Amino acid sequence: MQAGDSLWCEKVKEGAALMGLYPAPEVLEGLALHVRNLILWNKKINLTAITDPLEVAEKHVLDSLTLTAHLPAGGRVLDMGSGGGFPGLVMALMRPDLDVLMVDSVQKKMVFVQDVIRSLKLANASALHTRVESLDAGDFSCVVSRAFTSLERFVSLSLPFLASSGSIIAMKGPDGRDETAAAAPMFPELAMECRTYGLPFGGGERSLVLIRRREAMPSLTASGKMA
Ligand SMILES: C[S@@+](CC[C@H](N)C(=O)[O-])C[C@H]1O[C@@H](n2cnc3c(N)ncnc32)[C@H](O)[C@@H]1O
Repeated sequence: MQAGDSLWCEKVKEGAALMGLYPAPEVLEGLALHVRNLILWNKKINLTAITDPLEVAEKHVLDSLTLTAHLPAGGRVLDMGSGGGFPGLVMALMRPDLDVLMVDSVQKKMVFVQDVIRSLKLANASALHTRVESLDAGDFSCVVSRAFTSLERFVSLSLPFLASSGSIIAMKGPDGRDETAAAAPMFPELAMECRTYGLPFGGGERSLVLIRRREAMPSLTASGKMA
């Protein structure tokens, strides 16, 4: 821990509790190191437009934490266009049961993420510099992205990586519902559901688009919503 980290961790802890999440102290310390280094490296390379640590806490870290409840229990997760490690690094810290691969086409961003992984000795995270289009197809339980590309393009890019019972999750801004309505007819074999939410300290509205193959959906609830 460094000076200022404990105040920052308290803020993240408070925001997470408002979301019904309770990160362990070592997870909070890992998140603090990630963000401290993000702001430091951002002076040399473009990793984030948001540079105030408390704003980063809400708009990057707590936003990434909204994924927690929707991730599979164990398995491999692919984060496409991970940039400075959002949501991939946050997922890897919060969910040690998952093996997270982060991919980005900008080398210096992946060098940064690799440096954080090394500093935190995170055994369940890796970062690869490549275009998603050049990545060999694989079997992932979940493919996620945040602010990566259009929903239609993201889903098309994700399908070769998706295990048959796996899920795709797109983290979007407030316009997620419109994007979902536009993309859904292109993929009749997929069930898509958009859930909107507010950031815990009033920092804006966001949405998650949850996607599964219809044939792999025994978990639909009576209301037709995904579990
Ligand atoms: C707006 S940034 C979002 C970064 C991060 N997910 C976040 O939420 O902070 C989009 C990222 O996608 C990466 N990207 C764009 N096209 C890509 C591609 N074809 N393959 C891999 N990464 C790509 C960019 O380099 C950039 O870092």
